[in-house]
Amino acid sequence: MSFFKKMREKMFRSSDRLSEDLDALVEEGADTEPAPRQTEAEPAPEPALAPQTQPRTPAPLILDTPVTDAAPTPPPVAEPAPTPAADSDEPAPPHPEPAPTADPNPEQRRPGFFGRIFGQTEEPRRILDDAMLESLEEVLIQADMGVETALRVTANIAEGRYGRRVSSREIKEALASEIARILDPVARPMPLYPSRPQVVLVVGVNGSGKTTTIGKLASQFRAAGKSVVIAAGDTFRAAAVEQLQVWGKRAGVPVLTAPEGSDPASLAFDAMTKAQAEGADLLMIDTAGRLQNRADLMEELAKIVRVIRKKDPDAPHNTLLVLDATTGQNALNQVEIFRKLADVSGLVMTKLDGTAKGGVLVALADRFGLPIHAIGVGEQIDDLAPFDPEDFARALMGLDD
Ligand SMILES: Nc1nc2c(ncn2[C@@H]2O[C@H](COP(=O)(O)OP(=O)(O)OP(=O)(O)O)[C@@H](O)[C@H]2O)c(=O)[nH]1
Repeated sequence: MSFFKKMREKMFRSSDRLSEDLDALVEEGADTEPAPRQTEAEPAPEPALAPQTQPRTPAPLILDTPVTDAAPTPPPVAEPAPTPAADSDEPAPPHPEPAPTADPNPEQRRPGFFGRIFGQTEEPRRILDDAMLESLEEVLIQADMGVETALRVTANIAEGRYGRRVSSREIKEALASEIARILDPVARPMPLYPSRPQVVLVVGVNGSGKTTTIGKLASQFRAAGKSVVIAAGDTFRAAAVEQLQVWGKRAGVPVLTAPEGSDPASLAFDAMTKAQAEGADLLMIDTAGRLQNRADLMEELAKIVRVIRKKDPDAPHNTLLVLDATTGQNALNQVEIFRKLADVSGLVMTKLDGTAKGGVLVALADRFGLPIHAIGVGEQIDDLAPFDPEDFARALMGLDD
């Protein structure tokens, strides 16, 4: 199974809900009349799916300096189709699928997949009218895409399709490409700079996944040959420090700590001194996420920034905001708040595995346009993936191929 197939499965165990809602929406309003042949009215037949059916090479999470946009990915290598062993005991399938050949008459490509299975002549289709658009908006809002974004997305897919009879598959394809279009400009790997150390300040509310993300990133940087130092800047919570030490060990990266309750800025300064002395490539600084007292937190973050700037006026080079996807629309408020507390340069969205709230990422991209560097898809060290807009959009729509 390809890496992306696995990731899609992990990413949206429950995105089936959105997919099922879209199927139901079309089926509910489907006309029962046999379909008249739609030549001009119908949108182009199924878009070519070939690129998605191929295993795709993930975009790199880590870029080498100098920073470049979208590093080229090598062409995908198709997995060879399994061939039955000559001496296999398996009985031959009763109707072996003939090898695919060029369709001589695409106009008569009916019945479709569902038709073949259920003996129908056509998959359900529904006229894309105001009622359907309204239902579509509701489905997207339920998937946490936010009202504004849901309205814009539905308006855009209505263009050129309004009044036509559409299938669920066509709607999903149209939504996926519209969503990918919104996400494309924000899908950016974390930039690497020549500064040594490159200072990465990691902010976010408690429990959003900061510690886990730092551990996963440190492991990926190490695997890319970078030397990394971590500073456990949430000095007020012993458990947070211990957790970071566990992740440091897993990633094979030293974790600098300070006595409980001591000044995080002083730890950051010491960590900066050590990282500079050792010639480390990266210094990742964990921070507290107590939003209960915003003024304190703002002062704490500002002080960390002030002291590390004494060592390097350009630091921090990245300020990553870690967001928990399961909080849905709350993530939007968190971006608003943390943008006031710190100069957020990019986002990492965690816990996208097994949540039906992945749509919030589309709302985030649409509203803030902040780069999304990576997504967390599990609790293991390797469960941090580059953010691929097309894969994400298709997974969100339950399109697996
Ligand atoms: N399923 C899943 N769980 C995650 C992911 N990222 C983090 N978690 C879990 O979320 C919980 C909180 O993660 P932490 O990394 O401790 O969060 P934090 O922001 O550092 O929280 P504090 O230590 O309380 O400040 C842990 O149980 C993690 O295992 C993810 O991508 N998927």
